[in-house]
Amino acid sequence: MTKDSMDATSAAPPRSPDTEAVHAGREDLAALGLHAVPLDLSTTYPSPDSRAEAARLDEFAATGARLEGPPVYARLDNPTVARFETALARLEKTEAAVAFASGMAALSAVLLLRASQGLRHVVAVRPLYGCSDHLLTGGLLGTEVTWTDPAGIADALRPDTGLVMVETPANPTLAEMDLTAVAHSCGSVPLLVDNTFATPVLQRPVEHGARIVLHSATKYLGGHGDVLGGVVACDEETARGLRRIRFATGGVLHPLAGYLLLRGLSTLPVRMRAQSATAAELARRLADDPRVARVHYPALGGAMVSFEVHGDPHAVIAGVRLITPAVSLGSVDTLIQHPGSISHRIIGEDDRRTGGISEKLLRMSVGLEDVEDLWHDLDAALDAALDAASGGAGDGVADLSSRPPAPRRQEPERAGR
Ligand code: MET
Repeated sequence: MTKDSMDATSAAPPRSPDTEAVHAGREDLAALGLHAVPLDLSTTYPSPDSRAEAARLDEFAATGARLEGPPVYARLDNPTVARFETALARLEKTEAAVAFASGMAALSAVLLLRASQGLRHVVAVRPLYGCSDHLLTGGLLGTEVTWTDPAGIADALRPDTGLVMVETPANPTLAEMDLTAVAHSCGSVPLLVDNTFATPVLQRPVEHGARIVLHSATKYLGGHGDVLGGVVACDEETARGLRRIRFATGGVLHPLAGYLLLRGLSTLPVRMRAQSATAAELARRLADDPRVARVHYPALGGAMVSFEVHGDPHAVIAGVRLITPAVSLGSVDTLIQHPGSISHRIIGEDDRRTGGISEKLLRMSVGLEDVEDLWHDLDAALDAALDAASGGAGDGVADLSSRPPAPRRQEPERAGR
């Protein structure tokens, strides 16, 4: 290789997210003589030089920096999980990422880190995922929350505010907010954005001024409904604090989960594009449908659609045959759930109302099935819901005379709150 061609290589443009999704965190594989990622299930590592290990442990305790060489013990670090962290950080365009056993373990670690720095107050905007709301509202980790709307963030900040937390598009209403404006309102207080629904394919919050990005990795990052995990993408200084919290509290991601999440990332961009296209089409059809009162679909796009029905939402859940009636989201198959009964049950009806979560609302995570097959299933379930509401026989045959008058044609509701 000539010097010129080496220079050209080192000046290579940043890789596209599609390429990073397949290659980030795996750059050393060829040198190792491997193609697939090695899965290291070790809980401990041989360390014949105790003095050197003591020095390495002191270094980790003092700084939280990742150890060079073997991790000593699996609660400190794991090489397979580290590959997933590297890849996710690359996709979110952050310096680092720290993985946890679940999204809730990840959020807990951020709250504990800020509380350990004497910053126990959190400003947050509803709606958030129900358990995030519950963790903040209940003060279970000794934090105190002030709920506000995006316009009220600056006024809600206090000297002991350690974090501003938002989720956009939000779970379950898909409400969106202007992240750049929100980040500006936070001043020097770090803004945490739950980016689970958008994924870095559609939105990279740090490009808008957020400092911390949270994912339930269980959802789109894993993508197949078979792995539970959480991850925080952030600057290296925050990551060091989070690694120390993770070591102390033990909410580590299992290496097999790290392996599956890295594998899931490979197809994240293509899954998101395909699932989003189908979701947008279903949102359009639902918005045109007289059995549906209101449709929520993000201006940002994405594979989540929420809608409110005129009939009984529970009958829609009971009526689907192809779509799986289950909580969670982000899998290759389509799921539907009633937030008032499951994902947001724990926060109670009043707080759901404050967050704009109607008891008629259904939340659907659109998968990779054919759009006509999905529509056929939804169509029958919506008929069943109307039958149930009107006390009909529920034979699944549409009786147009029993339907409420068709509302004005609506566009899927986008953005705003
Ligand atoms: C335990 S309920 C919810 C799981 C998941 N976070 C969801 O929103 O579906």
